[in-house]
Amino acid sequence: MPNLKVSVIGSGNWGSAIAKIVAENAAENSDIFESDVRMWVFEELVAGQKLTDIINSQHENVKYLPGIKLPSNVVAVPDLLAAVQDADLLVFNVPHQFLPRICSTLKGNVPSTVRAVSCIKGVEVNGDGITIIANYISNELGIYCGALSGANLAPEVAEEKYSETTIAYKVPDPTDVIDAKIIRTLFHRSYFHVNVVDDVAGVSLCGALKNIVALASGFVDGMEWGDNAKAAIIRRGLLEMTKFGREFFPESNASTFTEESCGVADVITSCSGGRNHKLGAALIKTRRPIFELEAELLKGQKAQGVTTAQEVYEFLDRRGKSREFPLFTAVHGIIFEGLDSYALPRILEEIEQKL
Ligand SMILES: NC(=O)c1ccc[n+]([C@@H]2O[C@H](COP(=O)([O-])OP(=O)(O)OC[C@H]3O[C@@H](n4cnc5c(N)ncnc54)[C@H](O)[C@@H]3O)[C@@H](O)[C@H]2O)c1
Ligand SMILES: O=P(O)(O)OC[C@H](O)CO
Repeated sequence: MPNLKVSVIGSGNWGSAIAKIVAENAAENSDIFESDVRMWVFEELVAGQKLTDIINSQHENVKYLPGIKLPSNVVAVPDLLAAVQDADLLVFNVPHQFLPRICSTLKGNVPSTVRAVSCIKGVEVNGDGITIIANYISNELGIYCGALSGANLAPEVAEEKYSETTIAYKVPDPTDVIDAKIIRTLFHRSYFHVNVVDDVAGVSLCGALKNIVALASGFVDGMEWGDNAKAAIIRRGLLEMTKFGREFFPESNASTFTEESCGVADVITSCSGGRNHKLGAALIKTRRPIFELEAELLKGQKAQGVTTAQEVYEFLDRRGKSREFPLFTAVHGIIFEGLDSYALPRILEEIEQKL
């Protein structure tokens, strides 16, 4: 069995937590993987020191995952091409707005035999087209890409508190050394339970769309409407997510949304303790501009629901479908158009007939 080389592209809150998992498994499975796991870091100075130097000397990402020791076989690399050189498997884990630039650097520098897994929760919207991130990576780089998504708040996973995740991986070529079993070996830990499925579209969409629902649940908490109202948002949000999959990605399975960690479970966790939920609540309480709040509350981390709400709304609007997705449309309206959040109950009244 060859020593497979794994590189993680991204080193934020989730990027660092996933690098920790992958490095733990690479070290324990030396018959399959090379022990060192390179992690591409978008270089920046933290208290006058390069973040890569801090990670490689202190084994901690002090800015994006403070208080968590990373295994010493996580090697921070500031140069993107050096980070992926000779890699067999790439794990993409960056806020999705940074991906086009990353892919344009990688284009032509990654052999087609390389395999990838995207841990990114977002979509790529272009004109009236929408692409899941795994397919965007595949199209840009000419390599197969699966998707990992689940009820996975990074700080809890990094502290090794129990969680489940869903990986969609469909071996593209029967002669591939990297199969679903190897993918599971790379990600599964006793505290991080992996279920492998083959619904790449469903897993990817769940991760992207739940962030919009999490913002809506934040609005509900910001308004102090209580837990019953929040449960209603969760239920209707999940139905709207499933409808979106059915309508625009008919190859996705409804059961991925309702039965997998990436679906119902991620909606629940994101609507409780996620960054999008926190930002949604702060928006209602303060009425301050969303990007100003994001910078202040999240200290460099990103709430992907904001860009996703905008992208999904633009996509729906261009297709003349925004009225058929009232919750997604309302979230966009409340963030970007000053729609009064008191309009939400009225909008929810209408949802019932449209789902
Ligand atoms: N944090 C979580 O709990 C969590 C859990 C599951 C999935 N996700 C998803 O994982 C993905 C990555 O999120 P994250 O939490 O690791 O990131 P993050 O929100 O912590 O974002 C910060 C990262 O973006 C990088 N960055 C900033 N400017 C950049 C630029 N111009 N180019 C490239 N990189 C730049 C920073 O260096 C840092 O690594 C997202 O799609 C997110 O939705 C996050
Ligand atoms: O903190 P959020 O809102 O980006 O959510 C994090 C994860 O996606 C939860 O699974």
